[in-house]
Amino acid sequence: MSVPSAAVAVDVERVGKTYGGDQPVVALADVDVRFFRGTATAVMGPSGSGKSTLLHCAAGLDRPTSGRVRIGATDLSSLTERKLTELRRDRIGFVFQAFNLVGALTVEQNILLPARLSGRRPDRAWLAEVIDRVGLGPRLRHRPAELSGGQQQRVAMARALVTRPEVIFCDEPTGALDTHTAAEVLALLRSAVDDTGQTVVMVTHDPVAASYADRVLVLADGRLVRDMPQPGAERIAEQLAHLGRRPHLAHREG
Ligand SMILES: Nc1ncnc2c1ncn2[C@@H]1O[C@H](COP(=O)(O)OP(=O)(O)OP(=O)(O)O)[C@@H](O)[C@H]1O
Repeated sequence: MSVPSAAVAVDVERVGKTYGGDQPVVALADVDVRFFRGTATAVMGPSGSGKSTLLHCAAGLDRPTSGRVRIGATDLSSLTERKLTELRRDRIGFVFQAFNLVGALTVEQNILLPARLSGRRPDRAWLAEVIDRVGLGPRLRHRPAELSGGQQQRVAMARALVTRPEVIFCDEPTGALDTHTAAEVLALLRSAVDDTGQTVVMVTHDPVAASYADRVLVLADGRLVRDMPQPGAERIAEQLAHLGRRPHLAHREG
């Protein structure tokens, strides 16, 4: 099916990643996938199936061994390390399981860090909206250690949103949170997609978290084995359980 290129936020084209050493490990084998603008995609699969490797290659945190990744019209393989760092800072947002906030900075300083590093003046109206949306107004002068896990993840969300990145990559964003707090963070991600047209790519082990996405991809042994539009948590869990029992056959639903 041909898709207008403007609709594609991230194009992962036949990407392979082999980690070297005495016993090379093929972490990704010819993965072909396009992440569309204004949608949320969950990436799932058993431990060691290549989820984080795919996320890292797609986000320009790691370089593929073969194939090509494009963010918008930019081919990442053509960029020097410096340009790649700038691209990550200016065009991509990250939310990790461990929050990755700077302990010595206040909530507000953490949120503004990417804008500060890129030397851009933050859009104050947008900043106020983001802070309001994540509900951290009364905590702006606190340090991360004074916040709960859910609040820290909301700071990370605000930091990812404030530069209006083309894509927000999340690696187990709810992995360290209880069910209720996880639901709040997932609702925020969902509203970033629905209300501001952000593109979200989220690695998760949790079928409930994945059910917030518009589409669920499943990896096994470094290959894409399922591509499911809005499958719902039960169906996701069922498909994951299935993978343990059957040979992995590429399977696309539509
Ligand atoms: N730096 C590395 N050097 C060697 N092998 C690696 C390296 N990073 C990952 N691997 C291997 O690549 C494969 C895919 O790893 P990856 O972390 O992408 O899997 P994952 O699906 O994210 O796993 P998990 O759910 O456990 O986090 C695994 O076999 C892993 O051991």
